[in-house]
Amino acid sequence: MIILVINAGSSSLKYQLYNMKEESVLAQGRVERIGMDSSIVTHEPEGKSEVRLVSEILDHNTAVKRVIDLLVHKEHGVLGSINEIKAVGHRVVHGGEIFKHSTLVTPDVKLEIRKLFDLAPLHNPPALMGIAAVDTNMAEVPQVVVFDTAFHQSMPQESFLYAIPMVLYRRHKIRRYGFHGTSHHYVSQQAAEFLGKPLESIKMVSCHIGNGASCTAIMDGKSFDTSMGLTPLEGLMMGTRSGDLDPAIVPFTMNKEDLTLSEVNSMLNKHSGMLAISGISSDMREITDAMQEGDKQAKLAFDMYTYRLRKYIGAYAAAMNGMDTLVFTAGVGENSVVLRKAVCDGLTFMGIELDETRNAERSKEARVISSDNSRVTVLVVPTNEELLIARDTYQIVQNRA
Ligand SMILES: Nc1ncnc2c1ncn2[C@@H]1O[C@H](COP(=O)(O)OP(=O)(O)O)[C@@H](O)[C@H]1O
Ligand SMILES: CC(=O)OP(=O)(O)O
Ligand SMILES: [Mg+2]
Repeated sequence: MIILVINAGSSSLKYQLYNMKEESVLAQGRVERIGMDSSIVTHEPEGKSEVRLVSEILDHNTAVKRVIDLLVHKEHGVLGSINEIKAVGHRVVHGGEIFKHSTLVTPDVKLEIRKLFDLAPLHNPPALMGIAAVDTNMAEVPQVVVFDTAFHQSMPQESFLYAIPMVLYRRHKIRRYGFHGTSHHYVSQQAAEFLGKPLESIKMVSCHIGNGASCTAIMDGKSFDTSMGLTPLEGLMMGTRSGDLDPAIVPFTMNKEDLTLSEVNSMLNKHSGMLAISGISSDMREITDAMQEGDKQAKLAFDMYTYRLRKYIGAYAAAMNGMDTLVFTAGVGENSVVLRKAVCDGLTFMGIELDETRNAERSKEARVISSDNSRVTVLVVPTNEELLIARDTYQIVQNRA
């Protein structure tokens, strides 16, 4: 069965086309700068050369149409006909309390995703647009939605409730949801398999560190606590997001700087984090390069970023009354040797001992980077949210048949 996976962001759309027989990727790519002057489409068909196109793509509907055209393109395509695609799986960031598992798209499901727009204004609207675009362009194909929040629905109340009036939870469902669940779920399974132990027997902290970043405490094979909250703003310091701060800063700053709600929201989501402190970039590569050239603000940004990570790992070790496995994943977690070293070197008190040679190795495979004596096994596990989305889609569509 051939499955198309779509991950729609606010101004981008990433895709992967899978042949589920051997879980191989037939093509992958991304459309960037949707709705802006010149959108960029990068398409990588398996066994053929990469294509890069610049054109005007005003919305996600056109983006999906463009992807379909490329997949069946005479020269750059990998399919004879669009009818070969038997299902489409989508990443949806917010599933609220209603979606505890991946599910088939129905009119009711679309309505529920729309109701959650308030809670994920940057993420859920483009996801629904992606679904609508598939409805328009491939009307008969079943679609499945896979939620970032689903894996974290196992959290107990003491982890997910905020200490604010309960009426706000009852009325508006204000609580911690957590995100990157598909990734935390995938890497925890991969880690357990790699270690040859049942996941249920491992106390793990998984650190998904990309543009967005979150830590999850995994115990009994389930998410026990996670650093993102009602929205993907809470927790770790990120590329452009502040992460944790005193909530009083919001009204105080609005008052002092005469900011509107949307301005303060934009400040915390888009103009904070590494970008704000370094004054250079939100990209870890640029920060570490600048730091190595002696830039003091870049060093401060890096130190704040890694300090917050160590605090969360320590807190989750306490929350679980111990831990035996630490996992790094996503763009920064998989690639930044210096970041992993800075985090692990500050956690020797709990028996973490990094092996510097292992840490410096480059590989696309799951691997151990701690020493043989380390009390906590430290792993780098490449994430693959798209594969998990494809697997869920495959299973749900097959069970339906
Ligand atoms: N070699 C590298 N060293 C350090 N950081 C890297 C490297 N490669 C990628 N990154 C970081 O990974 C981030 C992107 O992570 P990714 O998981 O792809 O993010 P997202 O899925 O949220 O867009 C980039 O912003 C960059 O900071
Ligand atoms: C939920 C979230 O923060 O996602 P991303 O890291 O892709 O921005
Ligand atoms: Mg990501």
